[in-house]
Amino acid sequence: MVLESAGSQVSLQRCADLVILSDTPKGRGVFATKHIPSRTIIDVCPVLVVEAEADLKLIERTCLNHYTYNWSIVDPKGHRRVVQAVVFGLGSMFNHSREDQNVGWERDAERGIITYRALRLIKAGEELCISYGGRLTFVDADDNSTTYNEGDGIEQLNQIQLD
Ligand SMILES: C[S@@+](CC[C@H](N)C(=O)[O-])C[C@H]1O[C@@H](n2cnc3c(N)ncnc32)[C@H](O)[C@@H]1O
Repeated sequence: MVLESAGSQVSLQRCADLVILSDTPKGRGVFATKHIPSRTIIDVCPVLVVEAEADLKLIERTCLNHYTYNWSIVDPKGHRRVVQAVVFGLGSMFNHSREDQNVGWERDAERGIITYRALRLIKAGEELCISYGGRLTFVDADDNSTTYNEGDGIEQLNQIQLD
């Protein structure tokens, strides 16, 4: 098939050397089956930006609340707002590591995608983790001293900080 509007295409790419393991201390997680060199693209994930207040309140009351990302937008009046984004693909499967995250992301708001890359060499058997930011709403399995933080309104809406 010949695609005519190549300018609006998003090339997809996912590292093949990955599995999802269940029953880890963090629930399901993404693990490397082979060494993954630094800077390797791990996944290119499309996002669904959720802006409507009614939808945001609904998300807050569902299990989706544990998966959405903060997403900063500028509304038609020029005001910056933080709304939520549902990230499809592995972007919703990465667990949090405060001190040893090995995956970073780059957000392309215009094209509605996030590209995840290896921040360093990831060894076979290692879990791929991102950082959710400083304030978590769950007990961090890596840190026995962390206590549950109910957060303020913003944090309760999401768990993953993009900015
Ligand atoms: C975006 S999901 C990640 C995938 C999730 N583990 C699953 O099984 O679907 C975020 C949830 O994973 C869990 N999680 C992520 N990082 C964690 C960590 N460092 N310690 C404990 N649980 C974690 C928390 O339950 C959190 O709400």
